Amino acid sequence: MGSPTSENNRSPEDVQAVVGAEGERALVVIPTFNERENLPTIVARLHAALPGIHVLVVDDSSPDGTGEVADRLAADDPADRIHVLHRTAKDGLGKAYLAGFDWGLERSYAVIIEMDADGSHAPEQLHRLLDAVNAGADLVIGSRYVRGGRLVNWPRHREWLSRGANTYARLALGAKVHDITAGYRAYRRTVLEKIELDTVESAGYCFQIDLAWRSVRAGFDVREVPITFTEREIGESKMSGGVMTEAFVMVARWGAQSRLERLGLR
Ligand SMILES: Nc1nc2c(ncn2[C@@H]2O[C@H](COP(=O)(O)OP(=O)(O)O[C@H]3O[C@H](CO)[C@@H](O)[C@H](O)[C@@H]3O)[C@@H](O)[C@H]2O)c(=O)[nH]1
Repeated sequence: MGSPTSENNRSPEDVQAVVGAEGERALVVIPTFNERENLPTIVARLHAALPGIHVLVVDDSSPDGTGEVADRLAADDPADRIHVLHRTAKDGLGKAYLAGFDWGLERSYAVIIEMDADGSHAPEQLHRLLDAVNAGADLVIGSRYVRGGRLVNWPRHREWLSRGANTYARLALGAKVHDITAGYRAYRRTVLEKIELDTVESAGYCFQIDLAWRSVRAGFDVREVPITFTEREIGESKMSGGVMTEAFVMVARWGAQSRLERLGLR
């Protein structure tokens, strides 16, 4: 996948480890909507795995009080590693991430990570993603669908939907990513600076496809590492029909645009 274009070639210094062994210089953005019971556990697991990592919770005024839980976690952390962004209303996963990325880019983080709050993404496997970044990757996707990747307790209909969405995206876009909808990722800040986040329109889970596709097209080194995705035990998925329709329509549009470009018609 993505051998870097000359424009994205890095100098030898840049290829050195960008994240410290305990997660220093990396920020994990965790979007939350009604994750009150899950949040303390995921943050504790993260800091047990990588004590130097910073966390930004992006909460969309969750009715269950997740925002207040996040504020308490931040206030109780003597090392000041936990931060909270409060947004006024539920506005979709993509918009929450965009707000979190802006926050992280304004600060000195070298790598910005996406992770769900519900325990689907194991913090204990985050080092796999960070190792790949330190080895030179620009975007690392924690993948369920490469050799070694696993699904645990995910309902069969979700697995089919996810596999179907990935097949559809691969065919429509021609991108050689096996798990382009995955939500466990690590971006070098240079990727997020370059892929024109101000033009992103996708609001729901198709945001994941959008950003991976932009990264591939920009010539970045996109890699997948295997992860185990475990179905949440507490709370509910926010997947909806609207989220699926958005993904279907937008992927078709990007695929058509890309074909026109290849034919020189755009
Ligand atoms: N702030 C905010 N957070 C949100 C919103 N919608 C969802 N979230 C948060 O985003 C995370 C993922 O949402 P889930 O609803 O738990 O996702 P899922 O159905 O398990 O979907 C998983 O699979 C998708 C398809 O592969 C992935 O695209 C997605 O990232 C995730 O890994 C959770 O932390 C959830 O609270 C929103 O509108 N606003």
